[in-house]
Amino acid sequence: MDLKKYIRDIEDFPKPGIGFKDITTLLIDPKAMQESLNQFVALAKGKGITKVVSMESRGFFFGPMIALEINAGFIPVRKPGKLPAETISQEYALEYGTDTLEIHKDAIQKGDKVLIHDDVLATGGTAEAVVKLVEAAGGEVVQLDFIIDLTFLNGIEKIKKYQVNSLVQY
Ligand SMILES: O=P(O)(O)OC[C@H]1O[C@H](OP(=O)(O)OP(=O)(O)O)[C@H](O)[C@@H]1O
Ligand SMILES: Nc1ncnc2[nH]cnc12
Repeated sequence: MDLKKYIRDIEDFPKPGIGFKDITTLLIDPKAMQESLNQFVALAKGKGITKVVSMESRGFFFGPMIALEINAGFIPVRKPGKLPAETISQEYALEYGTDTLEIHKDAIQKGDKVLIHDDVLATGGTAEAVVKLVEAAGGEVVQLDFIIDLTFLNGIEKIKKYQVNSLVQY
């Protein structure tokens, strides 16, 4: 199945000049969603992964499904002020300015083997911030799995120490 056929291009969203990759058209099709999940599970199985970590918001679509399928726990990384217990914070660069992501301090146990999942790898700033959060919390990053890699933005450069997989590349 060609998953690219299920990803919609929206020009000039959220601002002029950005070609937005819309995965809601993949999520709405159960066969495309199942195929994506199957591919993620094949990439993750047998690696001793104990936790799947995903970032708000679009990482939450597949993150928990992958976790359940490989019998791992799921940990949400959220935008500031949303997690109720003690957190670790990491600032990261956006195209303009900075933003912050947070993880619960006690979510990862020492020795946890972690899969990081998100929908899109663009500049890599978000993924790099989540790697730092996982490592600060004591986890070992095994791999990062994305639906889409926007390779022309070279986000992989920021996480090149790690195994990075994507289902679809542009
Ligand atoms: O590689 P980067 O340049 O860091 O960009 C990738 C991030 O951008 C999008 O999230 P966004 O911040 O738009 O939030 P959302 O998931 O809540 O829509 C996407 O879901 C990734 O998390
Ligand atoms: N072009 C893009 N499409 C969808 N999500 C994104 N996140 C960052 N850049 C994006």
